[in-house]
Amino acid sequence: MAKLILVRHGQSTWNAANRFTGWVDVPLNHVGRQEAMEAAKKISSYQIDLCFTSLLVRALETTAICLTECDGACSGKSPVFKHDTDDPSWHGWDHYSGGKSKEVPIFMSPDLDERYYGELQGFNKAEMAQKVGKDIVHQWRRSFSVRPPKGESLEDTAARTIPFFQNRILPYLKQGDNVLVSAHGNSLRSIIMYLDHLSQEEVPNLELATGIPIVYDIDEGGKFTKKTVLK
Ligand SMILES: O=C(O)[C@@H](CO)OP(=O)(O)O
Repeated sequence: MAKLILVRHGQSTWNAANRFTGWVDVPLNHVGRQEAMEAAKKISSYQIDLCFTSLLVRALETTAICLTECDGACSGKSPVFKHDTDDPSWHGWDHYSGGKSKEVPIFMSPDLDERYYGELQGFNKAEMAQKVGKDIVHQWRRSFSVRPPKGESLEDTAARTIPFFQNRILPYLKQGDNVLVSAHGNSLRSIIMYLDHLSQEEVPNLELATGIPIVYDIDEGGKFTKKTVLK
C-alpha cells in the first residue's frame, strides 16, 4: 500500500497580501515557513521515497522544509533536488551517484506550477472584486472552464497536471513508493478533482488550505482507497 501526500505550499508573501499570484515567483513568509514546519511534523511517519514539486520557489521552499524539518520523512536519507542534466549549462553530477537507498530524489516540473493568472497577476483580489464585481472574480478564481483575462482556466491547468500525474507520479505509487507532491492551490485542485471524481459543478467548492497535507492510500492496482486530511 503506497501513500500519496499532497501539500499546498505554506503561506506566501502574496497570499498574505491577498494578491493574485499565479506564476509570479514570490517566496514564503514567516507564517508559511511555520506552516511548512508543521506539515513536516505531520508527515514524519510516512517515510517518503520520492518527491515532485513545481518550479516556483514557494513550493520548492515547502518541499525543502518538509523533507528537512523532521527526522522521519526521509528516514536518514538525503533529499536531493534533481536538475535537468541534459541542459548544457548544468554541472555537478559527475562525481556523485545517488540511488534509492541513499537519497529522496525531488523532481521539479513546470507542469505542477500554479494556474497562470494572466492579466490579474499582482492585483489585489478584494480591490478587483470591487472594480469588476464579486461574481466575475469568483468565476475567474473557482469555475472550471472560465479563463481569467489572458490566463489559464482550471480546465487548462488540468490539461497539464493530470497527464503529468498519470505518466510521472502514478507509476511510482503503483510500485509501492510513498510520494510527496508539493504544489499550489489550483494545480492541486485540478489533481484532486481527478482523484476524487469531482464534477465541474462540485469543484468550485473545493478549497485547499496552505500547508495542510492530504494523504491518499493507493493499492497495487493504482486504486485510491482512502483520503485523510492532516489538519
Ligand atoms: O493567486 C493565486 O495564484 C491563487 C492561489 O493563491 O489564488 P486563488 O486561490 O484565488 O486561485
